[in-house]
Amino acid sequence: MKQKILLIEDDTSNRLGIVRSLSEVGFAVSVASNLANAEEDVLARRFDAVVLGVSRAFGKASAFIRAVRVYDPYLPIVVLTGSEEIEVAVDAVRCGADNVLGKPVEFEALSDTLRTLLADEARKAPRAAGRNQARRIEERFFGTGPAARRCLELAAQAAAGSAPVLITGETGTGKGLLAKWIHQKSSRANRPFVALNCSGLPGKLVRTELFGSRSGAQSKPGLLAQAAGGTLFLDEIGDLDLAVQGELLAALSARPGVPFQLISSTNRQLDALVGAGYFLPELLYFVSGSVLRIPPLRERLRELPNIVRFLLDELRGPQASIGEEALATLKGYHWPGNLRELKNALEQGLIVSQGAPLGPEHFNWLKPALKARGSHPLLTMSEIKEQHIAAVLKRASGDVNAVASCLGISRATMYRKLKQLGNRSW
Ligand SMILES: Nc1ncnc2c1ncn2[C@@H]1O[C@H](COP(=O)(O)OP(=O)(O)OP(=O)(O)O)[C@@H](O)[C@H]1O
Repeated sequence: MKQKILLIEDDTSNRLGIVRSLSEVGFAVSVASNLANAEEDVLARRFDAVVLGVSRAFGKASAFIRAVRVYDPYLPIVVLTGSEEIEVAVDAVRCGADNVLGKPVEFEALSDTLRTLLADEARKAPRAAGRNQARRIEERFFGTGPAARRCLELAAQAAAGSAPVLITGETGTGKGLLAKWIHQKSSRANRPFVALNCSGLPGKLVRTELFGSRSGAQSKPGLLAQAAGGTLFLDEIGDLDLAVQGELLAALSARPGVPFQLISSTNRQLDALVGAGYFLPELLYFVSGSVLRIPPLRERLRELPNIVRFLLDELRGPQASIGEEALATLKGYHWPGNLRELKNALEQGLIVSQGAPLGPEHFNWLKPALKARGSHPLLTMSEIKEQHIAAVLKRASGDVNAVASCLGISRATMYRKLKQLGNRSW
């Protein structure tokens, strides 16, 4: 199979020359019209190497190389520079470029450089493994869109340090997977990753899980002790019983440094819970060393095709394919269950299609939801809450006290909600 090269070059004559010469020596060359498009393609791992033409203004190109390196440390990147200034070449290498060649480019030198980089075993093996393991770990979470990439950058920074991390996002967006990713990227990777789902368990049990028990001869170390040197992941921390929150806070602040990285996740608005008195403000402050928000799938529809291809690859390997029409169908849906729901939908589609490429007909069962969306838009929980508060406000002619007591929330929370809703006339 031909090796795939992505060329990003503004200068038309250079571009044509490079495409022709590389194609003649057996490479499959694609041209990207701009860096933003190129980034999405590169992050989706569609190419074996990148050739990037840069001018004096190296800023955007350096951001591009840095972003790619977070995902794919071993992708061969060759920079072509027209600048005489040595700083451009030094900067390019510092950002992570493998080679820098001068313009006008000598085609033979370029193809030799690419061949050498592509044959380099030290990068070939991790890239091949990357398609399986590292890829599963690294790429899966974030897709290729700007918000998702920002989230990954912050996650990489969090992994490099030890400050507490709070991951927010709707159900099924991949918060748990991101927490594992941070652990695996960190220097704590070979130490324990200890997770506790705080929802569903009664306070007493959560307490025993966290702090252990010492009843008679049977003593069991708690998760705080088990996580030493590694990561403690508290899933759905917003559901933690108030009394246990206090004990956790006391345990965490008892010593100068916490001996593990604390990662918490929530699909709830913790500041609203604080306002309503259900969450300790000091604990919120403690757990939010850095806050990573994973956007819901409906905010990432542009990158949905990349996510779908990735999930299909994960589910069935590269032979699973999907047509444009089916992708359009999937883009039309609201995905309240996010990636979890999308993955389930694809799994179901694959069963129905029995090996044929996925078409819109394999997602027929999504249609009622799509139709429903046409007549009555499917709303998010916060949109429903917003509409409900607005309706009650209207009925109570704007009497905030009456509305707060009707909704069963405090006046402070009510005022904060009003602020969030903005200055609308009710
Ligand atoms: N980026 C991803 N790549 C592949 N699969 C994903 C991704 N994100 C989520 N999933 C799928 O969705 C499932 C849910 O992910 P995860 O449990 O991490 O989400 P969550 O946000 O923690 O959900 P919840 O809030 O319901 O606990 C995973 O088991 C996986 O199947």
